[in-house]
Amino acid sequence: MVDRIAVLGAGAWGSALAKVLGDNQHEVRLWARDADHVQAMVIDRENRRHLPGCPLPDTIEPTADFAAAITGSDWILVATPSVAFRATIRRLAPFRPQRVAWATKGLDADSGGFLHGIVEQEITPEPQIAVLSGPTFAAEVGQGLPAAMTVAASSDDFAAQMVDAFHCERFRLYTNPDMVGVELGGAVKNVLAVATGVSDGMGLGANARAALVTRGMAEITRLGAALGADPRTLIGLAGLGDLLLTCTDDQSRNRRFGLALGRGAAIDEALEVVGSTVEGARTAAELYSLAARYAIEMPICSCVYRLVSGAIDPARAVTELMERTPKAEV
Ligand SMILES: NC(=O)C1=CN([C@@H]2O[C@H](COP(=O)(O)OP(=O)(O)OC[C@H]3O[C@@H](n4cnc5c(N)ncnc54)[C@H](OP(=O)(O)O)[C@@H]3O)[C@@H](O)[C@H]2O)C=CC1
Ligand SMILES: O=C(CO)COP(=O)(O)O
Repeated sequence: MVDRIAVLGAGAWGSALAKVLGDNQHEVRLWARDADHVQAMVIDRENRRHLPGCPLPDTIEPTADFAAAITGSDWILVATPSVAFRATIRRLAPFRPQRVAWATKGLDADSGGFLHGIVEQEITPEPQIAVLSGPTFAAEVGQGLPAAMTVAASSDDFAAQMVDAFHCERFRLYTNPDMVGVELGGAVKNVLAVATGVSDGMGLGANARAALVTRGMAEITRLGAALGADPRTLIGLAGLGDLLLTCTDDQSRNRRFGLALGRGAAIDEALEVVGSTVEGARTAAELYSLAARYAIEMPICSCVYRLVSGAIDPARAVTELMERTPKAEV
């Protein structure tokens, strides 16, 4: 069956996902806020600003007209950065969409809560919802390299629709009922990728990197337990899978941001070096308040928060982490 899908946000990720859907012969409207950017995509049949080198199939119609993108769509896929998520959902609400999915990774910039909470608060009647997450760099997906993701949806029917829409020989979706676990993994791994980037930027070595990834996983697990996430989700694609990808490969913008900080760049300079969305820089603060609310110890994530808010420098972060009182591993 051919679905009509509105993809909201024509960054690297919205464009790569639109391309998978369009290559699967679905009718995709790819909305971007900037009319000049849309015009360029229409002429180039490519998103040269955010996903160069990945031709857009004819099934994708770039548009700057929000209402035209939404009207008549079977489902919506939001792929903006988290900072724009609430505003996008608010804009969507008057259209009373019945099925809303998102591929955004992060937390609510206002409350530090989960993105599904924003959809539940802002759209009435409550639509069926789904989150798509996992270890997937947009450039590789755009080039058609194999990848696998997890989808957590509020109904089996919507989950099945998303699996059907994306499934092809190079893109595999697993379903998972655990929306909290899927969202948590995608948000926290960005903060931990900043930490490993800092460590590698300072030249602290492979041992330190492995320790950060492993103890970072312990932090995700602790918070996940307090929030009711399934531990199996946290060692799945949307948890450990994405943590490994983002902490170890320089395609990650969060890791590159950390690398620049570790090499001595100021925060603004490091953001400029990356020149694209760095979710972890913002999520660090939201995660700090979420962990505090549940009284969960997350020393690595807390250090990243204090680093990106300018309270400490990388050398101080290392000292603080290493000089903590010895404790049992589990
Ligand atoms: N890139 C990746 O590999 C992956 C990204 N993700 C997640 O996807 C989300 C989007 O990231 P990505 O596409 O990479 O980001 P990009 O930096 O590539 O693009 C950001 C996009 O969001 C748009 N945008 C920025 N602010 C607003 C706003 N206030 N309202 C509407 N649109 C806005 C930008 O528009 P403009 O061009 O006009 O500035 C641009 O189209 C993030 O949460 C990220 O973590 C998830 C998996 C993989
Ligand atoms: O989420 C991603 C890969 O799964 C992309 O990571 P970055 O945002 O760090 O580039």
